[in-house]
Amino acid sequence: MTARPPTFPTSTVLGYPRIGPNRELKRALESYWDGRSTYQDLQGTGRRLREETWRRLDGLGLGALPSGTFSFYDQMLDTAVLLGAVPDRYRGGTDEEAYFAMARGAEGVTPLRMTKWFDTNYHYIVPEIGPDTSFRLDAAKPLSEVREAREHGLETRPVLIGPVTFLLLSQAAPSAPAEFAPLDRLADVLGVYEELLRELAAEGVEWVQLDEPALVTDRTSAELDAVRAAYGRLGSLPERPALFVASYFGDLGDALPALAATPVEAIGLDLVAGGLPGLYAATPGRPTDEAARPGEIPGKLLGKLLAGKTVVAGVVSGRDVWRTDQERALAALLALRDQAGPAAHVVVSTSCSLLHVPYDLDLEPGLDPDVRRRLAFADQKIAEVVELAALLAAAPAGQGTTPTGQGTTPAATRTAGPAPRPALEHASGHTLQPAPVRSPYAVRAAAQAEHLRLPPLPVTTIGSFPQTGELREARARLAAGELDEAAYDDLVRAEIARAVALQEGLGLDVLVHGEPERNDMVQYFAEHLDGFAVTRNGWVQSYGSRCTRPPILFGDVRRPEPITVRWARHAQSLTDKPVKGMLTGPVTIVAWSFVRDDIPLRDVVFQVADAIGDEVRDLEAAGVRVIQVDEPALRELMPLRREDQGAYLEWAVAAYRRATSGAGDHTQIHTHLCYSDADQIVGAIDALDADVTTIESARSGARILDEEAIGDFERGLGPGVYDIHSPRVPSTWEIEVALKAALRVLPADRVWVNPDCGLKTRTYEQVEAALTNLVAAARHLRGDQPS
Ligand SMILES: Nc1nc2c(c(=O)[nH]1)N[C@@H](CNc1ccc(C(=O)N[C@@H](CCC(=O)N[C@@H](CCC(=O)N[C@@H](CCC(=O)O)C(=O)O)C(=O)O)C(=O)O)cc1)CN2
Ligand code: MET
Ligand SMILES: [Zn+2]
Repeated sequence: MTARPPTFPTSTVLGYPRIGPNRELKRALESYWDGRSTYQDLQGTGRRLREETWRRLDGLGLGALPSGTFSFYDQMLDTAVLLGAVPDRYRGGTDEEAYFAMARGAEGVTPLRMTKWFDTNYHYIVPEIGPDTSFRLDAAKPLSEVREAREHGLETRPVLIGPVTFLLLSQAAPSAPAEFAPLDRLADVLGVYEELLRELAAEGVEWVQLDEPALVTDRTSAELDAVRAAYGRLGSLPERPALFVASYFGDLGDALPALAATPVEAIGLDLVAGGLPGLYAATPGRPTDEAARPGEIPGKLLGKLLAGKTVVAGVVSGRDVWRTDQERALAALLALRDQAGPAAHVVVSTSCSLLHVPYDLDLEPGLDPDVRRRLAFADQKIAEVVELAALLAAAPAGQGTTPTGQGTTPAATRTAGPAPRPALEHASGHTLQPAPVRSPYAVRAAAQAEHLRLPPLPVTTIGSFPQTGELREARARLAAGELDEAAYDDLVRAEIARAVALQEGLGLDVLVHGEPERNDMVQYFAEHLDGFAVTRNGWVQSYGSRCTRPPILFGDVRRPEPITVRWARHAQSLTDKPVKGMLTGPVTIVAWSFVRDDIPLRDVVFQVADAIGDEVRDLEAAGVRVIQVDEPALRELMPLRREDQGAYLEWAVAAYRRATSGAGDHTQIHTHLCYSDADQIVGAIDALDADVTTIESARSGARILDEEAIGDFERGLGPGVYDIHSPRVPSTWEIEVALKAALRVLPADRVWVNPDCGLKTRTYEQVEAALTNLVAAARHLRGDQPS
């Protein structure tokens, strides 16, 4: 920058949802993918959604509007395209064909890996970078969005993934030598960012936001050097917009001084999940009066670090649906403004993008008014940001007190409105009773072998079968009162019979009922447990066109009556083969809900564990021989900083065992994890003490099967051999290759044959073809004659 940086308006948000208030983008994408509409139609929907978003944010009075937060699939994938990092195997067709082939696979090519975005339920596409990836700027998307907004008379700030996070979250191309890391390509990537910044400057763009959330996780000193180098270099470009580097999901720790020493004009801090010591530490599980942790910056130094910078203060949570305690947020802003000193400029913002919350509470008229009073969705949060900015501007300097714990509002009363919460059962010590202990695995394995009589390499699935349009429509009609309970139940029973008959016919060994009664594996349980509220339209994007409506856990959790037993009974009555009881685990139910923040997360999870434990006992009593308790979010809820991870894994595992340890030796407990980098938590998976674990591995190169990762894992393991997130049907040969890899590290009586996740997003046609090949591969490897 040559001249003084432009002033950053006093309020902004880091990002906004893009799926559409009524999931318009979801429908447009799926119709385009199915060939029911054209790419031009899809682009039209995109344009309309972007226009609506900008007008809405502007109408709410927000100071600075972001652009580029829209995506047809994912922002990491968009960044790969921006940098020209499209692997050769996806090229050859049109740009959009390449884009969606990377996201979803296409004829003859598997998609890029997809994995969890930090500790959220959003999933990103993992770019592939090799030593000879040739980077080349393709600035069409950021430029056209800036121009588009101008057509509506609005100036925007392009939002991009920063170069360091982009490379840290990318994977090495398969052909890269073992010692190669994508970050090795930083210098080349920076060249492309420089070119982009020049183009944006030429376009008249004043500010650019570069997201660097990877800096809130543990970083080596070499990586911090990369941060200094990257922003030193971008900062010294003569012709460029002002740079705003955003961090979120935690605190920057050592990365803050590194970043602050570079010429970037603005730094974004997440004061909800991270915070500065004594300022604002209201993240669930973190006491408000907690002292600074190692690596955190004592308040006094802040002024030096931030002198002359704009500080974008994320005080309104982008991760939960609670209203912000205005008094407390304002106190944090005032303290920050005083500590940062007169030479800094404080901007009010959300803690992260609003991508992770639903659009608008006004679309949710049916919520219990007592719960509703305490809620804020994206648009309400924007109003809070705008209001806080006005309050901050009106407050004279020197008002900032550094809260030390005394005088801060306890989290329980943080959310506005009269919100007395139910008496806390955990306070009575109820949830702290020790869980029963199961017999050693070897004893159980023998009892189960006797009870179940399964062949080697047993074939099973993860639980859900295709969710047909007919079922969804019936559920919608049931909710609207157009269909009665009995007719709906008949439909579900018929669908269960269909799934069971299909599995019997194909020759699977352990069957499932197919989960047709569930709208979602978390929401369904929330609907049947006390203490949760659910929404009609509170959709949040999970990946691509897929969304969930995270339930709102606001009170104490209890299971008033059995939830799944009648469906399990029905399914088992149709076959002699064992049918798995199917439950969602306590960690996952909590991870994929918006949860109360007035008691420690651990206590919330334990309450849910006890409710699921009741269901396990009832299923067993109903004669169910195999019970699966899914924990796909076990890895996701793990704290981002290593120092916090051990304690988390300990209580997460304890919660799982509370839920499952009531089962007798002869009952086989299964668990399932997906998109979880399972290889990183093999110890915890082992400690879950499930008899069988099925995991995602089709799309992550089966890393868990490395001799080193698997270590002395003692129990049954089903490495997913069919990537269900792609419409592709795997061949028998491919499946055999994957199984042989498992058989190199595990004995045949402990290897299971299964897809890598539930089949609900697939069609019956795809599923039938894939399961046929799965059974054929298992039989071939068992040495059976093909039937
Ligand atoms: N909560 C959660 N998180 C998860 C997963 C998961 O399964 N659940 N899986 C992993 C991957 N993420 C996923 C997230 C969503 C979906 C998914 O399939 N979602 C469905 C919606 C599921 C649902 O809630 N369905 C409801 C509502 C269906 C619906 O759209 N109804 C129509 C009306 C009915 C009609 O006429 O079609 C409407 O509301 O407009 C139901 O079946 O009842 C979708 O986006 O399409 C899959 C994977 C990780 N995180
Ligand atoms: C995201 S894990 C999904 C597990 C669930 N039992 C299913 O098959 O859909
Ligand atoms: Zn799964």
